[in-house]
Amino acid sequence: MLPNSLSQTGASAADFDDLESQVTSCDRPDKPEEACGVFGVYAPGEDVAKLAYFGLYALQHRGQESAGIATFPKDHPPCLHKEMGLVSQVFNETILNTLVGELAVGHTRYSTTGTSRAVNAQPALVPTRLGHLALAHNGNLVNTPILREELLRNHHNLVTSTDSELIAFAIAEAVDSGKTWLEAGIHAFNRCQGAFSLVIGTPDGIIGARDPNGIRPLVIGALPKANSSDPTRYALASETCGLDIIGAEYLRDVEPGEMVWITNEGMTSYHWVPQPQPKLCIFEMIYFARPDSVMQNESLYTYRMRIGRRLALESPADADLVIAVPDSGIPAAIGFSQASGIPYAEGLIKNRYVGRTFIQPTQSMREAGIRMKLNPLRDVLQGKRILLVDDSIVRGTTSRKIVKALRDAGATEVHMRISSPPVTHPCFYGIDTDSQDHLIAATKSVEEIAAQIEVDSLSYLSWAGMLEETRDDPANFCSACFTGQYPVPVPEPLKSAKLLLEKNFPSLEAIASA
Ligand SMILES: O=P(O)(O)OC[C@H]1O[C@H](OP(=O)(O)OP(=O)(O)O)[C@H](O)[C@@H]1O
Ligand SMILES: NC(=O)CC[C@H](N)C(=O)O
Repeated sequence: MLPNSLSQTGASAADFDDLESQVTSCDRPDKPEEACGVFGVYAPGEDVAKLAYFGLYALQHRGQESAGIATFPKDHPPCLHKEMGLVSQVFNETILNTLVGELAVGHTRYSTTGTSRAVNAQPALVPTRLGHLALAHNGNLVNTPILREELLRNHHNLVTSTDSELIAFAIAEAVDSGKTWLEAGIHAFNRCQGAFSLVIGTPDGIIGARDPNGIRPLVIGALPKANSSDPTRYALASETCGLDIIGAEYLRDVEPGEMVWITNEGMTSYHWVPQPQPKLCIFEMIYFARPDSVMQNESLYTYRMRIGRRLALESPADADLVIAVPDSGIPAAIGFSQASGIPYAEGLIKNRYVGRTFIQPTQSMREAGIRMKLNPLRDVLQGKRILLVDDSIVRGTTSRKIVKALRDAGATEVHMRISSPPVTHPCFYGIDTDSQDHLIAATKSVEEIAAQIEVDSLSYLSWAGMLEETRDDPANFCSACFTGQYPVPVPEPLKSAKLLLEKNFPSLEAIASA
């Protein structure tokens, strides 16, 4: 039996052999699409564990499998607690009180490389000649097997099957060869290919870093000051909602290819990549990130409303009510309603307490399917032509059940509008999308999907429309899930494990002009 929790002081998560999975784990067909959440805070004199707890609480939507916090007390070994479960399940007041220190690093995990087990929970704690480092990673490396082999050859005691631990050991190896934390960080990052937004705790300060493409987000905030003469204290978070919750002011993003070093002296910045090429994951904006988070200088609520308005102009329909698939479809549905003049109403009520639980539903509950999570409002829907808005269709399982539930509740017509283009390709950079053959739009035309999910009509937002509404250069985004154009080449065997179809997908130019 493997333990469900790891609490330790000054020791790495050894003893548990879990090296069975070296490529992306895709172990549950019903696994939702998420990405990990990372958080860091440097604030001597403050209760840093509690700040990290609240930061992670706000980032819970990014990963619901495990959570962990490491703290670094001055002149003492670090403290670490990590466990399977939600942030509120993993920590309580008693545990948080044991996590003392001047800085904290936290993580909420959604596994992409390495199975979903306590030993793979983060932060990864690794010893070095300069003391331990604790690393929290959002993203996914595409050169995991090579890096693992190199580190094993150098006799490192790898104890997990994650890619994240490899980054931690690569830094430790460089530190132990005589480099400083910053030199070691740069040396290690250059060995990594793929997506990494990192928060790394050390006895001397916190490192925040993003890969050369900045595929996953990472933001910097300043904690409120009691007196204006107090030094600025900094926090790092995957999204600005992780700053808001602790009252920190959003300053800016960590830039692609940038590393920040936060110590008692303040914050310094290093650009470790000569020519970074921004490629923020567009799906962060469409779906993953919380609508109250700010990306590209506006809240994602505003962006999603705007793409909803665009969708209404591109694909109008005759209907009596616009309703959303909650939660992530709501802003686009409101935008659709505003542009179309069709009234917006709530037609599906979401039970927000249905998360990833360890209690498996009974067979009859599983058959009831979507109603565990979404319940239709019969008196709103009865006799109405419904315009249903969602942000995405991935496998199509959710949509089909929702459409049936709406019809059972009395809807006379269901027209579905999706505020993103068809998802045709899997992600290799931190979202454990199913293999390509399970992506409904990879094998079926829009008409065939409409028939399968049993809607009266179905339209997706155009690729060009989506990118235009970001109001930035389209080249600055990774939209591989819609186009198959991967900004960081995906080597074998990762590629052939998930990219299973040889179908001729339209070229980027054809998609752009569609
Ligand atoms: O096509 P499928 O594979 O079934 O998945 C697509 C659905 O999953 C997501 O919602 P999620 O259940 O994560 O809820 P949320 O909108 O509240 O995040 C997304 O918003 C779609 O509704
Ligand atoms: N979704 C993520 O960012 C996952 C981080 C890392 N690849 C892991 O599996 O733990």
